Amino acid sequence: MTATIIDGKTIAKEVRSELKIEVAKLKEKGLIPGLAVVLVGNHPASESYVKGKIRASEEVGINSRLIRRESSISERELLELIETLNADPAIHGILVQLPLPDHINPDKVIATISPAKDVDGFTPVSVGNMVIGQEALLPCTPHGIMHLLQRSGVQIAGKHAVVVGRSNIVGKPISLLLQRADATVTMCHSRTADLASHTKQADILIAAVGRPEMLTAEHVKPGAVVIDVGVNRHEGKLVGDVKFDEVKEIASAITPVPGGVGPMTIAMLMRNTVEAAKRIGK
Ligand SMILES: NC(=O)C1=CN([C@@H]2O[C@H](COP(=O)(O)OP(=O)(O)OC[C@H]3O[C@@H](n4cnc5c(N)ncnc54)[C@H](OP(=O)(O)O)[C@@H]3O)[C@@H](O)[C@H]2O)C=CC1
Ligand SMILES: Nc1nc(=O)c2c([nH]1)NC[C@@H]1CN(c3ccc(C(=O)N[C@@H](CCC(=O)O)C(=O)O)cc3)C=[N+]21
Repeated sequence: MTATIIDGKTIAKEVRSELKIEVAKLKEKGLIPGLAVVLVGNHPASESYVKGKIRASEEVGINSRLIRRESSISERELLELIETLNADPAIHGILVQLPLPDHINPDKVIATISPAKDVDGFTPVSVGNMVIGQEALLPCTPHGIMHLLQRSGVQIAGKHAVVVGRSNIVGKPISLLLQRADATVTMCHSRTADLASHTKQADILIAAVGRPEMLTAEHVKPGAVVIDVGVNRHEGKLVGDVKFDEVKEIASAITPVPGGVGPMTIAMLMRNTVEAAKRIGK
């Protein structure tokens, strides 16, 4: 049996169309959601992701502002820029594209973003609220994955979810959201002994490793739902963390790369920006 392909590109488009209608209504009331995207240096992958974010903002009707700074910017200057954006009433969302140059401490930069404008859901306040189940802007990639699962009709409650990767931006928060949706969750990482023995038990397998096509058919239980978060440039093309051609033959559903989780991440950023604008108001 070949797996159903979970079409993130199409689902993300639906989310953006819904948001476009919502933004038009907010505009009638005089509220225009504003997003500031801060890009330090000219990391090629970041350039491409940032372009996607600006394009999506235009489509939805969000006022986006791309703020570029040289990689030589000091940490203090960057923190000052964020303070200025925190105080700017036209800006409801602030995103600082990662990674940052080595001389800048990303934790310090993130912690300076006002939690009300934290559309990435990365600040300690947002993370804390998410952990204790209080209202918070959720990090975009895990939020997007939950949407994909829900809109594809995947049952989560009572299922065994295995997450490979434990980063702050993907692995850790998706584990938490799945657990909150009543899955039983196993978290794996680079020190996990016998990875396949864990992943083979997954009803829902989340791959967030950053290693091209690392997870193969040998890691997957027949009938599993496989979500591939990886975006790796490998031998001139874009591939996930999952060996797609092989795994699609045994999984019941799978996300492709590109066209799976990536577009959903951007759609959730749009959603968080609209949400932040509504909460902050005019
Ligand atoms: N589609 C999207 O919207 C997004 C895609 N991504 C992509 O997702 C992938 C992961 O990103 P991110 O979480 O930021 O990456 P990180 O590098 O921050 O984290 C990778 C995680 O994978 C674990 N890991 C590394 N090697 C192995 C291994 N051999 N076996 C098991 N676990 C391993 C690491 O373990 P340890 O903690 O022990 O080091 C770590 O927890 C990347 O390809 C990235 O480009 C990221 C964000 C958004
Ligand atoms: N502050 C911050 N917030 C982030 O959300 C953030 C970040 N920094 N740094 C890097 C990661 C990575 N990330 C992606 C977003 C979209 C795609 C995406 O749309 N990918 C397309 C392909 C894009 C292409 O062709 O290059 C797809 O999978 O179909 C991928 C990766 C967000 N990140």
